[in-house]
Amino acid sequence: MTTTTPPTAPAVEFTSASKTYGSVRALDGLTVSLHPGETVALLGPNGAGKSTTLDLLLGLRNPDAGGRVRLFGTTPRRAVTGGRVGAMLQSGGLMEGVRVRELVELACALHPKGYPAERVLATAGITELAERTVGKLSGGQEQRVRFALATAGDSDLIVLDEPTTGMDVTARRSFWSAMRAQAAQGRTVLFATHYLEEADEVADRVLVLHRGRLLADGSAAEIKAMAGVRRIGFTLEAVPDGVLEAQLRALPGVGELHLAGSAVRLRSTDADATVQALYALGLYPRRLEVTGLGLEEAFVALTSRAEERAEKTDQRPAGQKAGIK
Ligand SMILES: Nc1ncnc2c1ncn2[C@@H]1O[C@H](COP(=O)(O)OP(=O)(O)OP(=O)(O)O)[C@@H](O)[C@H]1O
Repeated sequence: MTTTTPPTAPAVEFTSASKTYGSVRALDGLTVSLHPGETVALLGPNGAGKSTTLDLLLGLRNPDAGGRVRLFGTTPRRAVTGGRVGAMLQSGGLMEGVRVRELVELACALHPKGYPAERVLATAGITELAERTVGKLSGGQEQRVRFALATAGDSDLIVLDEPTTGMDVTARRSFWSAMRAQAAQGRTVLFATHYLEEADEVADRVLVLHRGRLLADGSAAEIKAMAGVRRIGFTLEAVPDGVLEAQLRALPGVGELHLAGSAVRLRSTDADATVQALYALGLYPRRLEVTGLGLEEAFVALTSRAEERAEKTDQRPAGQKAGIK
């Protein structure tokens, strides 16, 4: 069998892709490649351009002139009609009057490399919903059916827009374990989410969009480090009031500071310097802990900093390929 796709083609490739709606620049020169087998989380505040990115990727919209989107070395339209992509979007209603089994059977029949419906129902963990009418499902059950439709065939790329919205904790867990199984088979998984703990747990790579631009690109650990802020906690033996707080606030790198009796919690952009200066002042901290930010805090730190910069200059933050942009 011959193929026109080079074996090394990225699963997804955006090159200077922009999308403008009237005066709104929803996506602004996105250049990024995703590789086969990667599980990638797409994060960003409301309106950052996540859904627009997925729309372009699926060929539902075209990028503005000058930009390009390719999937497996071909156009999104061709990749989608060739069955290489399975998608689970927020928008678009499901056929309400049919049974879940009928809907899944239809998706399997339409997929160029469709699986047997029973297998798809089992993989998505919805065998027990098979005879239910689609219109009578709860929000979380409907999401699981959408997931089944996205995995109805042997696709190489699975695209999910906020897949776990409305799911309870158990459904979420089983959803992500099914998703991990998909990734373990070498598929590329791209999901947009507002649940940062899911991105932290599941994704090999995290992309942060802000005002249509790629603000950060790296592993969750790298994104946390990019925020450049660490938490420091300790207790002090004798706490003279007033003076102490002023001294702590004056330590190098210190941002937020909380004092509760002898317990001190603060954030620092230079934890080493903060701790050294603390000792130099003769304030000997006990139970000293220095920890990184969680992904959610790092995300908030990065995006609010970018927002401040953008507001100050009335421009969007400058972009680069990797790291903070
Ligand atoms: N069809 C459209 N017409 C006009 N403006 C649009 C259209 N679609 C999106 N936008 C605008 O483009 C920007 C990016 O929207 P998009 O939906 O891609 O963001 P998002 O990151 O998915 O947001 P959310 O997290 O709220 O879903 C927003 O300012 C939005 O209002």
